[in-house]
Amino acid sequence: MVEEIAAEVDELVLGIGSAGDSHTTRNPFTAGERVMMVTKAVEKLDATTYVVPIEDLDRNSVWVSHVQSMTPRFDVAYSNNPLVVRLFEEAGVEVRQSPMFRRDVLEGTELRERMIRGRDWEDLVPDAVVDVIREVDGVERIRRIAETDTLGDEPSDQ
Ligand SMILES: Nc1ncnc2c1ncn2[C@@H]1O[C@H](COP(=O)(O)OP(=O)(O)OP(=O)(O)O)[C@@H](O)[C@H]1O
Ligand SMILES: NC(=O)c1ccc[n+]([C@@H]2O[C@H](COP(=O)(O)O)[C@@H](O)[C@H]2O)c1
Repeated sequence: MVEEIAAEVDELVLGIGSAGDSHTTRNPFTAGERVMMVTKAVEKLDATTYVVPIEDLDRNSVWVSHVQSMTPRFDVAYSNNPLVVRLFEEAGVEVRQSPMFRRDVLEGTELRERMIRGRDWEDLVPDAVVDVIREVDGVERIRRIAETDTLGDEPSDQ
C-alpha cells in the first residue's frame, strides 16, 4: 500500500499512531521500535519519507491539529480507518482510501496471534520488520503480554 502511495506523491509522511503506547496487546512495540521497523522497510522508496510518532489524545475534535503540529505540512491524508477519515474530512483535508490488500492475513491482530501460537509470520511482513522484532526479542514480549494481559488492552508490567 505504501509503495503505491509513494508512486503518487513527492514526499510521504508516515504517522506512527498511539505512539505513547507500548507493551500492550494491541501495541506491543515502543514508538522508537516502530520508527525503526517502518524507516528500514521504506528505505528503498523513491519518495522522500518522514516517519513521525503521534501520541493519542483524549479529544478527537483536536486530533487533526495535533497531527498537523507534529508533521511536515501535507496536502492529502491516506487512511482506511473510518474515524481518521471522518476527522480529516471534517477538518477540510482531502482523504484518499486504498483498497485493502490481503486483509485476511495482513492484519495486526492476525500476525500477533501467529507469533503467540508459533505459526509462520515472517513471510507476511517486510524483512526489516522481522529484523527489528528479532533484535528486540519481540515474539517473546508478545507472548508474555498475552499470558499476563487478561483485560486485553492493559499495559503489562512484565
Ligand atoms: N491489508 C490491508 N490493506 C490496506 N490497508 C490496510 C490493510 N490492513 C490494514 N490496513 C489499514 O492500515 C491501518 C491499520 O490497520 P488496523 O487498524 O487493522 O491495524 P493493525 O495494526 O493492522 O491491526 P489490529 O487492529 O488488528 O492491531 C488502517 O488504516 C487499515 O485500514
Ligand atoms: N483522539 C485520538 O487520539 C485519535 C483519533 C483518531 C485516531 N487516532 C490514532 O490514529 C491511529 C490510526 O491508526 P490506524 O489507521 O492504524 O487504525 C491509531 O493509533 C489511533 O489511536 C487517535
